[in-house]
Amino acid sequence: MFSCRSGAALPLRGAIFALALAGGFGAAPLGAREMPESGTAAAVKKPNVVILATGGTIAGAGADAANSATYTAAKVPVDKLIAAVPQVNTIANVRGEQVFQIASESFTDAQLVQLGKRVSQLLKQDDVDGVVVTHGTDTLEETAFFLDLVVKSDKPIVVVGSMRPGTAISADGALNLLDAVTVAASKEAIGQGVTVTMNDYIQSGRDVNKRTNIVPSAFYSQWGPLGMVVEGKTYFFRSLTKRHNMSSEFDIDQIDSLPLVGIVYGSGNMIPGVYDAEVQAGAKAIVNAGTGNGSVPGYLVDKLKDIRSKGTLVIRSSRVPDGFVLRNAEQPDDKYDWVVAHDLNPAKAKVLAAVALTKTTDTKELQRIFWEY
Ligand SMILES: NC(=O)CC[C@H](N)C(=O)O
Repeated sequence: MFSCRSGAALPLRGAIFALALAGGFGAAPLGAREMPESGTAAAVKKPNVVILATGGTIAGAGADAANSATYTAAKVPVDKLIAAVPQVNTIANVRGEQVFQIASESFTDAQLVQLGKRVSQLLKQDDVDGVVVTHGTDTLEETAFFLDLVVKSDKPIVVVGSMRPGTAISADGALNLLDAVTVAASKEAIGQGVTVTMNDYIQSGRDVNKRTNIVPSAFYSQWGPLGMVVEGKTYFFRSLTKRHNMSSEFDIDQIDSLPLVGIVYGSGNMIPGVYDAEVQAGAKAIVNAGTGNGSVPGYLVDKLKDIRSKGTLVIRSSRVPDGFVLRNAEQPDDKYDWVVAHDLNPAKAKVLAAVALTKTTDTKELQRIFWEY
């Protein structure tokens, strides 16, 4: 019943693109911010925003307007996405670049690094005031956190996706994209870290995660959204206190690849050999997505101690969506030289571990990094 295929898997006729634009993005009346009417140069100067498109459902197309879940992701090119939301032009001077055209589950570390470098390069330019990344929603939370950690800029970076393709009734991509450009063009977003605009909310890219797979209200942060976009205006109510962007010790300009980090999902009756397979495949760290408080079953403790003693890092996270894992709760992390992921979910812990491992393998340092970011 639920099938969303990548662009490569199912080519669609050109007519579908037209449907995507006519029936999806272009159709809804959108509240764009009114520009000042004064003729002074200062009053009409709009910020310059670059949209980097990577694919996902926001660039998806289905065969019928009733298809909200069965459609093909990553089909509509960036220029058509922009043309379908002309309201963005009242907010900013907008141009697009097609970086990838893929479903986000197909992102690898190579794509993360390439995207990070492009965002960094653009934001160093005086003629770029903000960047929007259009992205599939499956791994949007990883990319947003990665950019938050490694791009050394205070300028707004907004990652945006949609839950319905532009061809669907009540498609959400147009408003999400308009909101993304609004945030990327806003002074209020400067220094706030990477943000995600979905379903009217401005979420922190560090905190946000996808909680349901089928409705527009899919994105959630356990610490709450940072704000909202309403009718083309940004309203921030909170700030991210964790280190990010300019206060980060990581810099994409110094990163060309990421070390391999694996995740093992906790459950009853686990298979110990899975950890060996990850190590043999080259994992430098394993995020243990444990049950409850990041628990490790008694029959696996020796396995994880053994892995650690041979050099692979063990990071305790939890499969429970909210809350956080404390050191030495459930397991003696000090004694075993394990690290805890604090409030980061396993996917985000994997991103931070990979970035941190580009600088250090010292577990005290890694734990500091997990407290601070
Ligand atoms: N809503 C979506 O964007 C999901 C489509 C696809 N799985 C992706 O992540 O790109």
